[in-house]
Amino acid sequence: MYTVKEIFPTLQGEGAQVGRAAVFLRFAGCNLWTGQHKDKSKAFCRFCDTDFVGYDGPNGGKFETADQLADIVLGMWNSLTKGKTASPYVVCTGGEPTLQLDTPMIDALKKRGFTVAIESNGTRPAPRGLDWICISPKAGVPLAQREGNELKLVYPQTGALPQLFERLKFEHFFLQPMDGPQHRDNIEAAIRYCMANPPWRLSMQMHKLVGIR
Ligand SMILES: C[S@@+](CC[C@H](N)C(=O)[O-])C[C@H]1O[C@@H](n2cnc3c(N)ncnc32)[C@H](O)[C@@H]1O
Ligand SMILES: Nc1nc2[nH]cc(C(=O)O)c2c(=O)[nH]1
Ligand code: SF4
Ligand SMILES: [Mg+2]
Repeated sequence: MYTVKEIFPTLQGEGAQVGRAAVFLRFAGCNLWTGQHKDKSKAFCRFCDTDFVGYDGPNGGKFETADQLADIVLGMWNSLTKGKTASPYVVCTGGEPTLQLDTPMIDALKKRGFTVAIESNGTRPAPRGLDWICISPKAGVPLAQREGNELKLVYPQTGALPQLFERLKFEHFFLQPMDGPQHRDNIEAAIRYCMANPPWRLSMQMHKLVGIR
């Protein structure tokens, strides 16, 4: 059984795949925050920009089997691309997708032609079979998944300096300015850091800038 908050078509707004058409599969629940406002100031992760509670979003629900869920994702891709032969792309996110995403689910998506990406906080090992692994470490929380395609650090975070991560086995290193009351200051600090430390690149959340999901 998979509990899914929402499924929606959009463009990847972050990281090295920015601008790419994708179906977003947002799993419910996270291991670093309950998702309840009252708990946010005591959570392990306190800056989350996402509602991942329940299964009441667009196309959300409880899905008994991987095939059922993969069929919904494929249907959404086909209505997005009007059946044109474009390589289907799905981004599994949440909440924390590693709490639910397993190899049978990845296989069901790949059987339907999908390239399968994940957005994870890295506290749990990524399941086998993924095509693109994006890890976004959180300060003070041990990192279990220490390799992948991109490391995308929300910046700044006290206790999570970029230097802590830049030796890990990733192809790309991004700083993503923390959205919230200090957004402008955080953008400027991230720009300064990237200009002085070229392995790091700036990841703006493009979808927010252009007003898409
Ligand atoms: C909502 S999370 C879901 C995936 C996973 N739980 C994680 O944290 O990577 C998706 C991405 O948004 C980032 N993010 C969350 N809140 C943010 C904020 N206020 N500003 C910038 N990025 C944020 C996360 O770090 C992560 O890279
Ligand atoms: N367009 C768009 N791109 C994204 N990249 C990562 C996202 C996420 O919430 O995981 C996200 C999202 O919510 N929307
Ligand atoms: S780990 Fe990800 S989903 Fe969980 S609270 Fe933090 S940003 Fe949100
Ligand atoms: Mg998001």
